Amino acid sequence: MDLKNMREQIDGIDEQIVSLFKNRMRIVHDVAEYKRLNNLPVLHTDREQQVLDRVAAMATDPVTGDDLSDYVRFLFTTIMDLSKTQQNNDLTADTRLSRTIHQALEDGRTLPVAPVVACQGVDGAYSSMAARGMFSDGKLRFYQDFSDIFESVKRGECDIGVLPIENSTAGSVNNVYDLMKKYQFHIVRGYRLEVRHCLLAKPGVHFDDITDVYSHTQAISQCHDFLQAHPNIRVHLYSNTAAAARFVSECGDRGVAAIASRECADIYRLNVVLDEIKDAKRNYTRFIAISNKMLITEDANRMSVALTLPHEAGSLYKLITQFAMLELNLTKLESRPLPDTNFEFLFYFDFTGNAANEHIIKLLTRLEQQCDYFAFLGNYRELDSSGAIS
Ligand SMILES: C=C(O[C@@H]1C=C(C(=O)O)C=C[C@H]1O)C(=O)O
Repeated sequence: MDLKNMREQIDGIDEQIVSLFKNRMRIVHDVAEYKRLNNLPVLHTDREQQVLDRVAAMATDPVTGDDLSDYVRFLFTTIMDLSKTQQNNDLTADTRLSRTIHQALEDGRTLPVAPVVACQGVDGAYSSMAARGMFSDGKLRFYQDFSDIFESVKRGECDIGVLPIENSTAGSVNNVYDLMKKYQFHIVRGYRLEVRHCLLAKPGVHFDDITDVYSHTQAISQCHDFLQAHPNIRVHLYSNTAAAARFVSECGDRGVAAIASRECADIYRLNVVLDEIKDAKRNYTRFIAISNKMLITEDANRMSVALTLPHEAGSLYKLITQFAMLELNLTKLESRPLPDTNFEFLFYFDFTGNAANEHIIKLLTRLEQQCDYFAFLGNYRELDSSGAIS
């Protein structure tokens, strides 16, 4: 057996496959044109079934017993997916989404100057640090709940809303993901903040004096090992890390402490009793800035979409293939159960890319046509707390 010779044979066969594939796709172009003239949908499920049954039958050899029918079914499923992708590209009409994206690309592509920025919690909270990192000229306005942030942007009370969406230790902020379905908004910036949790107490208080610690549930879960190593300290949940710091500064009991940022120590005149008490060496939280206007800055390199997929074998795979074909890197996939359904999910995808690429606009338009629910959440740049672009 000669490997070189075998590979030459494979090369020869590949040439035939490519040549036949090109012929097939040429005819598929004509089919798309026929469908456009006769107003027919791209997908024809019965025809696909016939194609699959026919080619699968050809892939079994009654004499040798060789059976490649499963492989051939898979191969032709992929070939027909590509055929539909091409037809959809041929037929992609001028939709409202593609017009809105083109408009956003033509409009002035800069973020608002000196915007009013909605943040959850109180000053010193990580959201406020992210807000200042993204909008150094912004005027911060604080709200109690994440839903208030969406509301304030919707009502036009604030130009921008800042929300945490993911932490590298504790995972996604599910509340925020669930609220995203309820509101219409556009992501205009992303920010990755390095989170450093400190133990803060009143001046003069030593570590051994501390009996109770207050903080937000996420911060507590990120400091789990530290708290477990000190079981005599009672743990209390608080609405927000900075609010916990403020509570400690106002509380008469000197045995209380808060887990919050170093910035909170300055704002609420507390001392840093212990620096860096989180478990993981590096801990980041990702934030998004939302607006009710689609705004795509020139440096945008990340996209977010939300969609539902049919309950069918391979539907997620087929979707991801479409991203892969455009060499778009998926950076996050989150799924959240849809209320009042039988385990149906809403998927959130983040991927790399800039909407100035016409192929991406076509992909988005296609997804909008294919999915029962589809929302283009935005195309934006993600910065990190060092000021660098990630
Ligand atoms: C080419 C067609 O469009 C689609 C693609 C098919 C294919 O590539 O074979 C088959 C059925 C349709 O879902 C067609 O309708 O024949």
